[in-house]
Amino acid sequence: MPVIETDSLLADPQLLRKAHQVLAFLVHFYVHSIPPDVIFESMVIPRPLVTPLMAVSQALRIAPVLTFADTVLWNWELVDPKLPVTLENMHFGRYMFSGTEAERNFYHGSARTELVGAEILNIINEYHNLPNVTEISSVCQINKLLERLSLAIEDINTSIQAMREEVDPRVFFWETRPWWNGSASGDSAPAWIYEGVADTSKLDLSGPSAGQSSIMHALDLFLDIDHKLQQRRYPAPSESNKKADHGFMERMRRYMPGKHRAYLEWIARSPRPLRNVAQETPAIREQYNAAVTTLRKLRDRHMRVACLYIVTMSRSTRPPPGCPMAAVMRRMEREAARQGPATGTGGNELALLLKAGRDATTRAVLPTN
Ligand code: HEM
Repeated sequence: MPVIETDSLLADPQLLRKAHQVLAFLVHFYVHSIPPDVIFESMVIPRPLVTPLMAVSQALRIAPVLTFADTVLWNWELVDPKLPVTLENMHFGRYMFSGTEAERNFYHGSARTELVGAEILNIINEYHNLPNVTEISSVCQINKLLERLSLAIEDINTSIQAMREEVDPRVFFWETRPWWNGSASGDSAPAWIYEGVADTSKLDLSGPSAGQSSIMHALDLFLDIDHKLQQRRYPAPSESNKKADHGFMERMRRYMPGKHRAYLEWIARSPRPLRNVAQETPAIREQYNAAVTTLRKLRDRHMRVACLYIVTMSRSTRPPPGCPMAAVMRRMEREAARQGPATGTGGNELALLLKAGRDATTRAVLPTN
């Protein structure tokens, strides 16, 4: 295939996003469709895919690999273009790997969370637009915002729970998830080499994860959840907390579109960090703690779902594949077996990672006396 030029796309963000999505899907199709009897030390991705993908990724300031944005945020179209953007008027899974309902519903359920997120962004903006945070009227308003925040987090919780009904765990684990694997995802999975790129090992190539959802990061930053264990908080991190990958969430931000990352940096630089304000203002501490506790419950629920979909399924047997995908499926099965303990995207030990996130959330709760 020829190496196509991308300069003509640079002025149009919509075309850039489309190009990233198509090229990233093609890279994952390419890698995971290599026949099972061909063993590679490393996986060379050819220039016609790599050169344009690198260029559009640089323009969007996003990782040059399949991301949450490609699979969820940009992976829908309006059923009726004359009607507004609502869940009912959106068709998900424009691009898919397995073409299964499990895959489509995973994208759909994740996008539902992002739509709830719009309310969360409004709340964050309303908070920052308050004229001050100390007057009694502002205290009442902050409490109302925090009440709304708790409700929105509960909606996300309900949405994740609903995925249990919508996404078949076996199909998800065996037929969908392997397509998302990025470079070196698993101890002995081959590292990818991007042809024509000086040092591929410096690129972010771990593949998509809902850990790249900008909404969840916005929530964490607004409530000041300390994933990196930089603050002295109570209860002290457990031994297993200390062993977890504390850089995961920060790394996941590099897989977001640059503009989303910029928004998160803006929240992080807030001149009135909510947790500090709650610390200094007893009248809002209770509502702040309620929002943090709701987020902790969400992480508890998410952990149970992730364990069912990944840990439990990794011990199940794969349903028999139909032709013509049998060879590809055998290869994926072999890779899954090689991966050892259930890992998340990028080779994290799943249970450690998710528990550490849950416990970091618990530690944000402020003492009330
Ligand atoms: C069937 C549904 C789901 C499964 C099986 C699942 C699985 C996982 C797994 C395995 C991880 C570990 C890191 C990785 O491999 O990427 C993870 C992390 C994460 N997921 Fe999910 N997930 C699901 C739904 C969602 C949804 C709907 C959201 C919300 C947008 C979400 C948000 C997150 C976040 C924020 C993390 C980072 C760790 C944390 O914040 O605790 N997940 N998930």
